Amino acid sequence: MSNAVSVPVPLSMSRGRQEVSCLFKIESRNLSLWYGSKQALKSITLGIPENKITALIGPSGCGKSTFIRCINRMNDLIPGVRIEGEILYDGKNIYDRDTDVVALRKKIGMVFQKPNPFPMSIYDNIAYGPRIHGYKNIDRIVEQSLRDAALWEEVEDRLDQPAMGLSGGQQQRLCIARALAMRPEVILFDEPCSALDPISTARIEELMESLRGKYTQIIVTHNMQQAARVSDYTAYFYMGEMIEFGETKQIFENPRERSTEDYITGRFG
Ligand SMILES: Nc1ncnc2c1ncn2[C@@H]1O[C@H](COP(=O)(O)OP(=O)(O)OP(=O)(O)O)[C@@H](O)[C@H]1O
Repeated sequence: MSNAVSVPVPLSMSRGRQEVSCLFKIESRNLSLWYGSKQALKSITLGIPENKITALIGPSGCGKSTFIRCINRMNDLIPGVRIEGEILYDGKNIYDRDTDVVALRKKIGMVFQKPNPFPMSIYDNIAYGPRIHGYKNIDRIVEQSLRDAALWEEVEDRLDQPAMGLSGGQQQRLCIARALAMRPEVILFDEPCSALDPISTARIEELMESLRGKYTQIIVTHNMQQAARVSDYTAYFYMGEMIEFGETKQIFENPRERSTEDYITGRFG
């Protein structure tokens, strides 16, 4: 059960303030991040609704990937990074000293721009994480994860074959299956379709749709049609700031901020 703060909560303290009735799985509060002297995130306050799909959009370099990498504390691995503010996960600040980062990352799966299967068999790609964490019934986990990622029927008779032999779209679904095998609560997608053709892209979008309601999904995308198609909520970032957040329909049909409108109508970015 989530301890996330209940309704109604102001989603953006600075601009685009609005009341939305939902639970937040994750909330950033005045989150700022610097790479050395360069500030990449400026006091981001944003609630990510539980078990919904939230899209992060905005021009290149506006901080979308940096923001999602704060959620699983991946930015900790980069020398010279400084972070201020908080990210609450189920109501607890993940930047508190007592946070168990390994346990946090187990709850948060991540899928990257370029599919990155391990150089091992299809089966072992999925089994790897569950084995390390001592999960039982590995065969069942492998089958269920591949089914949930809509890949089972394409690979069930070649589980012992190298994952690298799959097509790009299949590899990306394998990476999603690998994330699902860890039984996460949240899945971060960092431009998951940018290396894929339209048919593979459609399959990933269908897959996200099938996972809606079971996982909290966050997708960074440059493709505004994709954000409009798949997401329930959209946040628009510009130059390190979160300019506007709302239901996707509202953001695309009736943005409150001029800058959002300029971006979604293609006037810049
Ligand atoms: N490891 C890093 N070291 C230094 N600066 C970085 C690093 N990663 C990102 N930046 C800078 O931080 C800013 C935000 O980058 P980020 O990748 O988060 O933006 P983005 O919105 O995801 O961009 P894109 O859509 O092009 O992927 C950019 O100015 C970028 O150059």
